Amino acid sequence: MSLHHGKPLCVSSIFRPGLYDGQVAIVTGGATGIGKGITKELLFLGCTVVIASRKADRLADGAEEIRNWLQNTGRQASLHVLQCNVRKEDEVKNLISTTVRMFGKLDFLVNNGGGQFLSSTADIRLKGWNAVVETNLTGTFLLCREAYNQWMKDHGGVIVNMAMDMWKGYPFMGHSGAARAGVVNLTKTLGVEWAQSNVRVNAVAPGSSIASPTAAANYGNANIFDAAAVNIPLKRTGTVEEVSSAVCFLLSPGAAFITGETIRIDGGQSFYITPNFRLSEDSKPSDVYRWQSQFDSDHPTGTKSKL
Ligand SMILES: CCCCCCCCCCC/C=C/C(=O)SCCNC(=O)CCNC(=O)[C@H](O)C(C)(C)COP(=O)(O)OP(=O)(O)OC[C@H]1O[C@@H](n2cnc3c(N)ncnc32)[C@H](O)[C@@H]1OP(=O)(O)O
Ligand SMILES: NC(=O)C1=CN([C@@H]2O[C@H](COP(=O)(O)OP(=O)(O)OC[C@H]3O[C@@H](n4cnc5c(N)ncnc54)[C@H](OP(=O)(O)O)[C@@H]3O)[C@@H](O)[C@H]2O)C=CC1
Repeated sequence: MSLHHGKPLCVSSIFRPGLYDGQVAIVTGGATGIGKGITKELLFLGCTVVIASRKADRLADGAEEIRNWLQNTGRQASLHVLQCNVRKEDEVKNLISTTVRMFGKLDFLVNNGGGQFLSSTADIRLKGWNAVVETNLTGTFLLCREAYNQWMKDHGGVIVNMAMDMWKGYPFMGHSGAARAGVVNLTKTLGVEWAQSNVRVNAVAPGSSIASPTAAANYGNANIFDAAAVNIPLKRTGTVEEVSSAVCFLLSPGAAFITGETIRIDGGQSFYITPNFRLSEDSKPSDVYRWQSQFDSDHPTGTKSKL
């Protein structure tokens, strides 16, 4: 359930029932947050979905919750779980080959799994930089490459990648901003290179505003996303369903002539202000590097970096 103009809005999908009957999708990070929303909507529309991420307990808990939810909508779930760290090439190869072996094909790949930690760029250690770039950029590349080489090259398919609101740079998330800018560029390249195989490749770029318990836990503050609302022209945070509906559109025949594109899902924020940070009121030209969070609590606990 979501809130729309303060009112509860019950939406299972705006797309027609059965739209994805007989189709097979992989959703990385599909057991939590945005990925869970995408998985639910695809299942609701008849798709077989494989969710994949690093943590077996998260996958099992997420799958149970999703199955219960779907049962309440009166639909049958074809939901499957495979462990995969997208940073590991052998695990990515195995995810694609196992899916194709089990279901005989792979129509859709949603590269949702990813993340980062907050840190001033000067304080990021090489291991941390590599972890974030490998998770978000290299992992996306590996999954796209394997999906294409193992199946989509000869049969077509649709890929949706995950970017973020890094259009004006991303203070305190320099590693992820750089990696996601790479994802946007890779999306354009693959959209062109793979068009000959009828493989469309697009991306979505949510604003820094899609709340879920798992996403918030990463920053040690349950309310961190609420702070974003003041600088969003639509004056509210977004929902996982609002990301999912864009992903489902890009996967659908309604987007058959769209490839290489990245859709912003951010209530207009990226056209307005750099995400989450603004210069302090008293900053002088000489201290432009001193940033102040617009959010009045202390920096989140659970981060090892100094902000
Ligand atoms: C001041 C107020 C600020 C307000 C700002 C608001 C911000 C809102 C954000 C909104 C936009 C974005 C939203 C999202 O993306 S939500 C999704 C959130 N979910 C995740 O990020 C989950 C996935 N993330 C991770 O798993 C990790 O972040 C990571 C990608 C780094 C992978 O972690 P893993 O544990 O697997 O990595 P390794 O053990 O291999 O090594 C990690 C090295 O990385 C460095 N590191 C990791 N965490 C931190 C940290 N918290 N602070 C500093 N450095 C960190 C470190 O070097 C690790 O190695 P060592 O431990 O050996 O030093
Ligand atoms: N929430 C927001 O406002 C925004 C989110 N995003 C991006 O959207 C995506 C989903 O985030 P969200 O749902 O909000 O947050 P979550 O923290 O709930 O989701 C992150 C998911 O990624 C999975 N994951 C992380 N690292 C790996 C890995 N190495 N291999 C496989 N799976 C991995 C996690 O599962 P596990 O731990 O089991 O591996 C988890 O399911 C992420 O890429 C995020 O960065 C982008 C912009 C804004």
